[in-house]
Amino acid sequence: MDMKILHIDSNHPLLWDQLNKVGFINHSDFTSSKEEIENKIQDYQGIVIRSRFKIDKEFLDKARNLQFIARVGAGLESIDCDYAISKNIALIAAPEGNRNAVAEHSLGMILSLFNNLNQANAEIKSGTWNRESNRGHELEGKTVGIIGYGNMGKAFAKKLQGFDVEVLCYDILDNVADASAKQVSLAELKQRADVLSLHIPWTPETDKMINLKFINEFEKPFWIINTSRGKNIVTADLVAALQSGKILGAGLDVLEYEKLSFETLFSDKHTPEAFQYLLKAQNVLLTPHIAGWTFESHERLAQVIVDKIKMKYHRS
Ligand SMILES: O=C(O)[C@H](O)COP(=O)(O)O
Repeated sequence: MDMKILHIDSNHPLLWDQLNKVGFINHSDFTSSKEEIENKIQDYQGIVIRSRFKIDKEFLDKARNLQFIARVGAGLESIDCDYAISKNIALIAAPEGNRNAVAEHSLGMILSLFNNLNQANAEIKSGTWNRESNRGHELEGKTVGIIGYGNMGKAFAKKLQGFDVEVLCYDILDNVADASAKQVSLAELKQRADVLSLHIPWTPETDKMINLKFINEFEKPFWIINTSRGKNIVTADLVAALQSGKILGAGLDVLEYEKLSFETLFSDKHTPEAFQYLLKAQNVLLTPHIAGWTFESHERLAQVIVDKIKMKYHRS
């Protein structure tokens, strides 16, 4: 039977081209509303998405012939995964495609925070030559704690080899460690880490996981890097910890407020107080959810999805 795939977000062209070559019929619709797509999804066996809208129960009920959802990325929070699985719809994701980008971005954030690169650069460009207040820290000898030791966490730990750091990882699964990190309990990680990097998905279990109580359970003041999901951290609590000195610096690629529109987030009236603090703090580095967003990952994500679909349907 001919299989029809609907692409609702734009991706690297190789995805479309290679699926075409092995006989899938590809259609794209990047502009119709969710409702309009719901009305035609019954015609498709596959859907390729990034994160344009939520694939919820209502959508899945209409997708009578859907066999797979391919998410060109790592996070699956925009899909009702349990419901999809209950309907025998396969979930295909591509964390292998952007894990290296996320790992390099996380490392870049640590090095930038430790060496005040951001602040020193901004100062010099505004005419200030300031050495003493930009004295940095060294990564060597520090202990880096990674929470979430899947694709992203492992890729990040691998990058840390060569920096003479101890790498600890915590994961809800047992025995996930590899040669790059030692798996420990959460209590041990909190006792020993100088740097915390989050590589967990956003789930009901991880939502607001990093709150003031959690932060204060760390033995030492520490730096935090978040390239996972903004809602894993209670931003107001992070700010309180930055103000108290318990958190020494933060590199945040993701924000709790990402679903707010840009206009709302930056309007004087609506900017959350905690976000205003982050915008001004010298020891906070912010990037707009670009950790996995490189030219290389754009292509690799597409290739991973193609390979997984081809393998599932034995096409070559
Ligand atoms: O989950 C991911 O792969 C990244 O966070 C990127 O997500 P995006 O496809 O929503 O940009």
